Amino acid sequence: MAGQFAGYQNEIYLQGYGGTAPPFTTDATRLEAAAAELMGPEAYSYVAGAAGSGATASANRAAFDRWRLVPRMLTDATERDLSSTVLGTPLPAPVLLAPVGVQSIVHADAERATARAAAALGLPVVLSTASSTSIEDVAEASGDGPRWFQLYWPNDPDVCGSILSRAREAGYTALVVTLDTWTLAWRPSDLDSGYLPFLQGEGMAVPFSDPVFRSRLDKAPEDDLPSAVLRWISMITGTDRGWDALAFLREHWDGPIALKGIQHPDDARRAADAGMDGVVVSNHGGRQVDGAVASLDVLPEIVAAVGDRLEVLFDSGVRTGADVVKALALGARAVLLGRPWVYGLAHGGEDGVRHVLRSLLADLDLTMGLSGHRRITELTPAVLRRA
Ligand SMILES: Cc1cc2nc3c(=O)[nH]c(=O)nc-3n(C[C@H](O)[C@H](O)[C@H](O)COP(=O)(O)O)c2cc1C
Ligand SMILES: O=C(O)C(=O)c1ccccc1
Repeated sequence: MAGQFAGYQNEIYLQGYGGTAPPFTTDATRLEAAAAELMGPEAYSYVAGAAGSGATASANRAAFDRWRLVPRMLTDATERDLSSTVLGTPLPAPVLLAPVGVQSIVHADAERATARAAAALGLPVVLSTASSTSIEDVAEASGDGPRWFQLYWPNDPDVCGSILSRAREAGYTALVVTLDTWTLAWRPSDLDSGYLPFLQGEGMAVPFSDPVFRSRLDKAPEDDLPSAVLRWISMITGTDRGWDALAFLREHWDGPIALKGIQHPDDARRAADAGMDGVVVSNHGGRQVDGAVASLDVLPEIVAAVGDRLEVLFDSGVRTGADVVKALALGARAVLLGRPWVYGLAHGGEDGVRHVLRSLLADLDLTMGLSGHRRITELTPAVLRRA
């Protein structure tokens, strides 16, 4: 296990001896800056964009800075094992690729490239309902790799049931139900670029390939795109369902279910009461409620409320190995990574995503070892101090 992920550091150094620099920067901040140069303004503002003033997106980062690791010496951390099981999926490290819609905006290979890169490392993708590639095509690209499915919950039960059964059939093992995006927030950068990819029919591969959704249309999407798009948007927007509606998902999904977008301990308790297997503590990377609390700041109280009843996953603002260690030490079972690998996709398709994931895993592996930890289970609040 020694150097399982840290080996990427040696690989890069050795290439350096040979006079070759790494294919792309290994630093998340520089990666974003380079992506801004590389991607068109619409694509960049879609990925980097946040709600309102961006206060919550910044707060997500600032929250990590308020915690520091306290390294321990002579602990024999040469051999490390970062493996763990998350919602029934055995993983080499507790890191997943967060659901990200409409990846065709970023790179022509889109979700297929992402699925191949993730599978090569054994990390799960969480396929978005707003994917630009169908459920089945991503499954094929993912091969033997672990895969989960993210649901934007259609209010038509038969359409919902059809999408869920296709996902199960195609080998997606866990369901992530996103609750915080029942309508898109006020996102000035997207509005200013005037780019609404969904209205142009991108990100519609899941509904448009669904026979039950198609049966709801007067004309096929190929013949009347605007009506098909509006029909779909009307199905997945709105929030007139209550907690009791989760029973439908429980009945129609034969596997673990996690609710994504949880920020309050009472909502986490309700998720547990409704028989859910997990929650993803997330504010959607600051893309929904501007002024909302930093996701990391609510993690400890949610772990305290329900950590013994369901698995608490975390996202929003994770950029480095130390960030992963901090979230795990505060009780997260795993973290989901959003924007960084999307910038990798922009840089180099499958290779770019793989590079970003290998960099993060190597950084995580080295940070664990150098702070004296061999296993994920050793990470508890005791390894941190308030800055
Ligand atoms: C470009 C983009 C598209 C996203 N699309 C989805 C989506 O389709 N479904 C979803 O549940 N979350 C979506 N998210 C939110 C991510 O799953 C995740 O919560 C967020 O990116 C985590 O924050 P981070 O980017 O700071 O790591 C998207 C995020 C980005 C940046
Ligand atoms: O942009 C997002 O954050 C998001 O969740 C989304 C929703 C619908 C289509 C594409 C992305």
